[in-house]
Amino acid sequence: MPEPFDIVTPETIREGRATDAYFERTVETLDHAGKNPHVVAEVTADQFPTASFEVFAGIADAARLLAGRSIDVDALAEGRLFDGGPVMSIEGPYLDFARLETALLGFLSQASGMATNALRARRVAPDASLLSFGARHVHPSIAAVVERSALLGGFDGFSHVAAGELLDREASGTMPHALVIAFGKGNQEEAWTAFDEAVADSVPRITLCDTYSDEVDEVLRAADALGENLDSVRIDTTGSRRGDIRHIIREVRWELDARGREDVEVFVSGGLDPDALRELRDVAAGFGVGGYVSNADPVDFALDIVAIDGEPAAKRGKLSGKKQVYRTDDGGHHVALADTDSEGEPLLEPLLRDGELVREFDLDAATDRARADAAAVDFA
Ligand SMILES: O=P(O)(O)OC[C@H]1O[C@H](OP(=O)(O)OP(=O)(O)O)[C@H](O)[C@@H]1O
Repeated sequence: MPEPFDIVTPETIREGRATDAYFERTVETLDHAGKNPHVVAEVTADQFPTASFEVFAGIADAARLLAGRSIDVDALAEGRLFDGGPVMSIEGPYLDFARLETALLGFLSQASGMATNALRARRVAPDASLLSFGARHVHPSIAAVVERSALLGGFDGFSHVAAGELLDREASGTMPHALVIAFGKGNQEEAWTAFDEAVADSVPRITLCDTYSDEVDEVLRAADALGENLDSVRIDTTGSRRGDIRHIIREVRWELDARGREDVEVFVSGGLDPDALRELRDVAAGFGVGGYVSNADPVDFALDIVAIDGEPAAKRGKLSGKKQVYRTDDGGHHVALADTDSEGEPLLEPLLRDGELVREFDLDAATDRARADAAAVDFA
């Protein structure tokens, strides 16, 4: 039997054992006291709208966690932008979901942070091809969360193979420096040509052109070696050699064009964030973005009880009572008690009814929603 990895299993999460110890003690104590109040609990990052928007993600996993319990759950649609007020509300006997809080917040917090940064990158480079390269920066058990969040934010694809299997999308990518080095220094042509011969016709021929020598030199050698087969070149110049990367990319573009190779696209990777994308978006066709998405700060969600046995109740600093969040036609948001009339489109929609899932998930629709919301509100 191989040694297990330090990974909490899906079964453990589903059973509610992926929890903080104090929830186990809470359950023990309430059981001991014969109490199981009917509560409303809400997930929020900010009590009031802040006009600083983030993308709601992780909801599909959250629904899988909460399903099958005697609870009703309302939540924002996946991909919706929010800036305050509840993103989810859970109603039912507290003991049915008390021990799920830790995993629930984890599902929502990290995915929402990553999807938010992915959308920021997409907004800065609306016409570029964007691939997610950040799986290497996170624990492998959450690679699919990274890639799904990147897609949700508007990325075109991602590099992680197993995530592709889970998400039913094919992983894409270029070639690593390791491949070029494996053919020996000075033999870049051999590496590029062997790649061209070896991989399926459907794989784009994108040669990595920065391993041993000047980028322009390697790009022109790749164009010679692969001829018409060459689709793109990837420039991943290491940080210590970057200098003026925009100038380098423009020079690569110029020299390709000067040889009639306008068809060869330039793809850039390595430490890219929105500032770098802004600087390069008019001179490169595509980008590989890793850490900016995968290492995004999680959204600071909390779960709080806001009503107990039909009466408003909350800890100080939190607003009591079951709420609804509304968006008005001008992109404004406001929060109001759920049982009052209010202007605008209500954003919290049914997710579970008595533990049954009453919503379908469609990642493309969620992406469209995020991009449309970002255009409608002041998202930066
Ligand atoms: O910097 P990030 O945005 O997080 O992007 C992730 C990585 O993707 C590229 O690596 P590459 O595929 O070139 O790796 P290699 O040097 O191992 O071949 C880039 O140089 C980063 O190390």
